[in-house]
Amino acid sequence: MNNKSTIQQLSKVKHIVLVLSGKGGVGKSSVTVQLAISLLGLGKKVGILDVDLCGPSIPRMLGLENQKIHQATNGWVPVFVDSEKKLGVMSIGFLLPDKNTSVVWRGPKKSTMIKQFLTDVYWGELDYLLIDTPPGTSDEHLSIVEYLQKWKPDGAVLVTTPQNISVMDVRKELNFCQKVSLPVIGIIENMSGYVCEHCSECTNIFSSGGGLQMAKEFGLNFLGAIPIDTKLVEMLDNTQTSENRENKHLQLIQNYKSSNLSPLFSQIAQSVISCCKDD
Ligand SMILES: Nc1ncnc2c1ncn2[C@@H]1O[C@H](COP(=O)(O)OP(=O)(O)OP(=O)(O)O)[C@@H](O)[C@H]1O
Ligand code: SF4
Repeated sequence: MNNKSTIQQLSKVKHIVLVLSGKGGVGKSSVTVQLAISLLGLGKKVGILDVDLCGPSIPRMLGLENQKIHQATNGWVPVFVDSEKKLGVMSIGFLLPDKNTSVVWRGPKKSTMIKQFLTDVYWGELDYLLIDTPPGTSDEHLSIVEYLQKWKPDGAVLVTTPQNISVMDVRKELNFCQKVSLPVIGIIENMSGYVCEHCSECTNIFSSGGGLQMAKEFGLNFLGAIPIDTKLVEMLDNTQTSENRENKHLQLIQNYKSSNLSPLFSQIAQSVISCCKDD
């Protein structure tokens, strides 16, 4: 296999972090978006590569549903969310004709598409490239790790929810990381309790502490517990708030930055930075 092209396109990317989850719907994409915005807030230049072929939700979360992929001489150009071009996004969703279409390709075609996303996007200089992967461990994950092999990603952030089933699934994810020698940067427990909007009391709707327990059990870094935030749901569901594209994105970034979860994600971003030390 020839990784030359991957290396060229990623040659100015300092750190590559994969975001993984054992099962769908645990908040992997929303964690990716919020982590990226927190890294941006810490002065980093960030890219999000959304290769979740089952449900590419990053464009919706950043109000980029109608964007198309543009080709330049160096390769595909990421869509920049902010006016300073410090947060770029490339998503499989940009290839789909509309937001209700899902990808029903078979294995080899999926692998080809993932390869193209890893090799054909020209990111330019980036501090962090966050890769939002499909849920579970599949051939697609193997393809991603294989194509990035020579590039040596810094590691994976595992996202789980407190329910045991999800923790069991992440355990499989952990085995996958060990098998393919992908370091685990740490675990995030998402939807960890619900903080009341009125009295700030945190109620554990599901069993709690699964992520922390698993981190301890496996000697891994626990990056943090993120509660359910109803404002986040509103924000993610109401991304069509403004007609003007640039304002819409700036407004969304502002909303994420001023959300209740922002301080928690800022701490997580700092932990990720310290795990991915510059050479
Ligand atoms: N901390 C949170 N508080 C409230 N809602 C959340 C939180 N995290 C995620 N959600 C909501 O849960 C839903 C699933 O989140 P998301 O799409 O990020 O999950 P995912 O793991 O990427 O899913 P998929 O399997 O489709 O890739 C979304 O509607 C999102 O708004
Ligand atoms: S947590 Fe407190 S304020 Fe919130 S609903 Fe319950 S009792 Fe009311």
